[in-house]
Amino acid sequence: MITVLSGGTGTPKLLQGIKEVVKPEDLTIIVNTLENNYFSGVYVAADIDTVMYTMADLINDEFWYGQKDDTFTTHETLEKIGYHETLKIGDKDRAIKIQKTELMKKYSLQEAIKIQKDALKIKSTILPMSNEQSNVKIKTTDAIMDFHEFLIENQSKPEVIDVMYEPVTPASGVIEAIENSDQVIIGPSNPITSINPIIQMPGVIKALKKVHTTAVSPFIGETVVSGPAAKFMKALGFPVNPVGVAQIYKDFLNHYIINTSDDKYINIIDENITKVSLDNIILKTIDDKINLAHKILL
Ligand SMILES: C[C@H](OP(=O)(O)OP(=O)(O)OC[C@H]1O[C@@H](n2cnc3c(=O)[nH]c(N)nc32)[C@H](O)[C@@H]1O)C(=O)O
Ligand SMILES: O=c1nc2n(C[C@H](O)[C@H](O)[C@H](O)CO)c3cc(O)ccc3cc-2c(=O)[nH]1
Ligand SMILES: [Mg+2]
Repeated sequence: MITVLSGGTGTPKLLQGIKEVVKPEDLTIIVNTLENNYFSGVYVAADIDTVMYTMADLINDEFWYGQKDDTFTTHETLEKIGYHETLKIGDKDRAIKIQKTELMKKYSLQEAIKIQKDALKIKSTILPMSNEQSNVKIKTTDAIMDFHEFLIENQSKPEVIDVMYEPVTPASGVIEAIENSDQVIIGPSNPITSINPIIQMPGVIKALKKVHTTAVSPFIGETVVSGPAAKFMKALGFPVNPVGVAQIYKDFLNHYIINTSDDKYINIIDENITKVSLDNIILKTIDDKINLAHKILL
């Protein structure tokens, strides 16, 4: 069993390679839920839906959210009648979200996800990190705002002082999935708001220490390929580069993969991490993704 820890965007790119190398039924993906909330009357589990669509080959891989070839008739109509949607939700995507909203009136988040991923004929296991509601709050110089307000309305521009969220407990099966894995892969998602909240849940580090773990850096040098991770790392006092990411994972990480161009960091990465390797971690083509998957998998 291979277990992958995922947020949005970065890890799903790697998942497109991993799913070509690992039998789908031998794959478990544990997904961040701290962006989950109701938007326009539907429950949006953004990172979950991105992973589901990626595993079902439905993902819009220009934006890494929503379904490819979707239409936006409802979104445009809402705008016309004076209802502005923060999250631009496509019509096919909205159908999945409406169904999830209804399912969650009867089932837990993880049960609702299982019903939906089975219907999408996804053989891999997809687990939310937790069934409990909690959201990342971004403290900027003059406000405390939701993640989406920071990311979309403010285009990640404000200076970040702190990143906070109410701790949550693991969904059932999360700890066992990690403990029973031959390998746990930490994808190149945002270390602060996507991966660390999974790791910090009770029992997760203890479980990670029992298995072989591999992580891929989301940084190339001092910049991230996308998103506000660098600002968050700086706000929390971590070095804003691959070395800072290693500091977050150092209690359990066995193998760390950084970009070929980042060889200068090799000797300053925490010595607890037994193996640091250089590779192409810029995941543009499916070959990039499959090649990296082969390098990661034992
Ligand atoms: C908005 C989102 O950013 P954020 O929510 O901060 O982070 P995610 O966990 O959703 O993932 C973005 C994360 O992934 C890294 N990334 C993206 N593409 C690549 C890649 O080709 N290689 C690689 N090593 N890392 C990648 C990126 O640096 C971010 O930190 C968002 O960015 O959409
Ligand atoms: O930055 C955006 N992110 C959008 N997201 C993605 C999400 O809010 C985050 O940007 C990603 O999860 C990255 O963390 C959506 C996710 C969905 O599941 C459905 C619709 C959207 C729409 C947007 C959007 O309009 N802009
Ligand atoms: Mg994200």
